[in-house]
Amino acid sequence: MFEYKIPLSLYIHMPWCVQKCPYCDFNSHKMKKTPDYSAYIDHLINDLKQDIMLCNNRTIHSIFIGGGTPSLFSAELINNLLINISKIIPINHDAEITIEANPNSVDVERFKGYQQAGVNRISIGVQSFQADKLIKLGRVHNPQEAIDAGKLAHDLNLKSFNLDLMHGLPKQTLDDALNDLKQAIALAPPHLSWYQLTIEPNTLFGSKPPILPDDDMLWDIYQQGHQLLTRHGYEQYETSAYAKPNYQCQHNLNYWRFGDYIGIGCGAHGKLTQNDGTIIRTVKTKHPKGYLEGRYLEHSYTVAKDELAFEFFMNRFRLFEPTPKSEFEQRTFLPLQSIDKPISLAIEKNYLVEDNQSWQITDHGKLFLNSLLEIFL
Ligand SMILES: C[S@@+](CC[C@H](N)C(=O)[O-])C[C@H]1O[C@@H](n2cnc3c(N)ncnc32)[C@H](O)[C@@H]1O
Ligand SMILES: C[S@@+](CC[C@H](N)C(=O)[O-])C[C@H]1O[C@@H](n2cnc3c(N)ncnc32)[C@H](O)[C@@H]1O
Ligand code: SF4
Repeated sequence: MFEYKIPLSLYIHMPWCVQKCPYCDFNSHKMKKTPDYSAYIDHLINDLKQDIMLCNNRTIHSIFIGGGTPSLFSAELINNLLINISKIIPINHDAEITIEANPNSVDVERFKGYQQAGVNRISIGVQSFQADKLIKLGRVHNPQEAIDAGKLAHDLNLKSFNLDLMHGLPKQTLDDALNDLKQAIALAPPHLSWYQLTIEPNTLFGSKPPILPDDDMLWDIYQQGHQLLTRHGYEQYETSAYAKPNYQCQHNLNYWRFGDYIGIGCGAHGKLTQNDGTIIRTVKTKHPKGYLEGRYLEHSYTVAKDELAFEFFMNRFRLFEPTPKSEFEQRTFLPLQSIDKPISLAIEKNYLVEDNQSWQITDHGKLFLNSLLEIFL
């Protein structure tokens, strides 16, 4: 039988939030009344059943329950969800299973319940530990709730936990940003996501942009924040992702290494390689209304062969680790010779260096990432 070497992950999207944050461009919807969470779980399972024929008897290597605010779902429902998934497709015994949680929707019992259901990694959306910043960001939690949620995640002794923090916030000084990081480090998360706030067009901040720190300040925050994290043993493995050694998020790594993933739930994306090497991408219905009427798949398409190298490197070069050449052949089904020319050009321009086994993006290549990627188009 054809043996897959490409790991398969599962992404599950939970589309509701208590309130829509003014900077957020994710597919999240403010709840008007309490949604029928249980019906949504049933739909997720039906959605998965429809995707399964694209998965060719494979097993699940990681699960990410993201949102929106997945922690609005009770532990019982998450337990039902994971049990029903495992009846459809086997979940590897050592699979990383993450759930995203907002600090205001967590309590000890709920966290323990998630853990009992099989969740072994919790990602908490802290954003900042300063009250004025949280208000400006439209968050529904306060600093103490963020600290309490971090402590709770720590004390559960999960496989790992993550805190999401943002920097470059309105009126943020260098000290504000570093104090946020110091507070996060004090909670000892094995993984820290540290995002620079971006103003997205289709958001409240997009139509009424707040005044952000100037470029010099943003650079100082990034430089000094990066040094602080590094001094405390966090390694940067992607622009916004830091982890203690061996605690990188397996789910994110699989995306960026051009692995496969099933995407179920509102607006979820999937990428599924077939036996003959074709890559099918799936996009699910974005709005809960249509999704809850049973229309899951919005569209799917096959990635054109001449776009595969570009897509591979676009994901791969987000990571700071070297790219094994064997992975290119294995994940695109293309021979190495097919990219001889663009690779030579990228090396000539000092965007890349190579040895027999791998390619490594240079600092110059990181600065000119778009120009580097264009070579593969
Ligand atoms: C899907 S959201 C997180 C989950 C959860 N709903 C929460 O907000 O706590 C993932 C993370 O992306 C980051 N994020 C969202 N919008 C952003 C933006 N415009 N700029 C930078 N980071 C952003 C936030 O740190 C957020 O926690
Ligand atoms: C940005 S990461 C969140 C990082 C987080 N702070 C952590 O380490 O836990 C969320 C993961 O969910 C995936 N994801 C988010 N939205 C998705 C969607 N609509 N369809 C498929 N995957 C999605 C991302 O690609 C990524 O692997
Ligand atoms: S809680 Fe998270 S997903 Fe929901 S609107 Fe805010 S940032 Fe977006």
